[in-house]
Amino acid sequence: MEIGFLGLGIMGVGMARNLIKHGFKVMVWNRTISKCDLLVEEGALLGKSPAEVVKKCSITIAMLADPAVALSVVFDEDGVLKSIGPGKSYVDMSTVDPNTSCTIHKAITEKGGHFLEAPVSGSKKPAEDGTLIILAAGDQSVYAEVLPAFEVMGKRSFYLGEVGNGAKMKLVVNMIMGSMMNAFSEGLALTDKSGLSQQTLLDVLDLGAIANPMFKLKGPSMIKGQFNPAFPLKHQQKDMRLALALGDELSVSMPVAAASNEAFKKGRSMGLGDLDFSAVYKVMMDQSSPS
Ligand SMILES: NC(=O)C1=CN([C@@H]2O[C@H](COP(=O)(O)OP(=O)(O)OC[C@H]3O[C@@H](n4cnc5c(N)ncnc54)[C@H](OP(=O)(O)O)[C@@H]3O)[C@@H](O)[C@H]2O)C=CC1
Ligand SMILES: O=CCCC(=O)O
Repeated sequence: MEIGFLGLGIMGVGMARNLIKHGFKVMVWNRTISKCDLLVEEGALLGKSPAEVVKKCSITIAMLADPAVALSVVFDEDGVLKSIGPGKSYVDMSTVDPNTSCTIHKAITEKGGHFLEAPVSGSKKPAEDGTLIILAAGDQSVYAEVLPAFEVMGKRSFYLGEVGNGAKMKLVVNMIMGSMMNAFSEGLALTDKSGLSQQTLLDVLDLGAIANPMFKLKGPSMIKGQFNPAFPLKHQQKDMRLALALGDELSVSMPVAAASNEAFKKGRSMGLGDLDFSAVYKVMMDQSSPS
């Protein structure tokens, strides 16, 4: 199967590499073209633009930063829309809001193409290991067509019905995750200011009812002050903002998420946007410094 892949950031590079490793013929494109070099050495073909990739491939996958970028890669000059048409499928795996997904879906289907949204849960390591959780929605024939690719990128795929449902599920998951990270960071800050051992807190948490993979994975590096980006804080804040907009639209009160969004916004204003989202801990530590 010939697959196009647009967007070789933290996630895209691992996902596209898995496709190549499992024998798919892959054509890649990235705005910063140099990021394609390694994958080209590993067997990928290089596309000069999204339009060229879609022209050459029956299925094109995208893994892009945010709604504005997802829209521009489709609608701009030499974008996806230029080459999409009957017999061609577009699968957007970026985390965007349901309205963005619906806008892309409408434009693609109006030209006779097929669309599936498929955001993912899981971060850099699951992208590299092929153990993502895929939240697909849209054209069910595209889901069936792309399933062999999902099987090498992920450990489980869900088909959630109409376009928008994948985006909504993804935003709910990341809203919960972002709020948990805020509570965890406040706990670590309070432990430190109380003169207690943060490592002991991690050990206590890991034995009890709120033990979870995220605290276990992120805790040790957070207490060492290491925030190498797996999931950039700027993207977590984007997801919090989009989840809050969904809550606004549906009149769901979400004060915990709103407070967490403020902390991530503060993190961005402190220049932490490109660090891992666990760097929100620095916001708590900063706010609790004696004046
Ligand atoms: N990192 C994670 O743990 C996870 C991320 N996600 C989601 O997946 C998506 C990608 O995340 P991630 O790989 O971490 O993000 P990165 O920031 O590492 O990569 C973003 C990608 O978008 C491209 N891009 C940015 N701006 C533009 C533009 N103006 N025009 C064209 N391309 C552009 C980048 O290209 P360039 O290289 O040129 O900058 C890059 O390919 C996001 O929606 C994120 O929320 C979902 C699950 C987990
Ligand atoms: O969108 C990013 C999710 C990161 C994760 O699930 O660990």
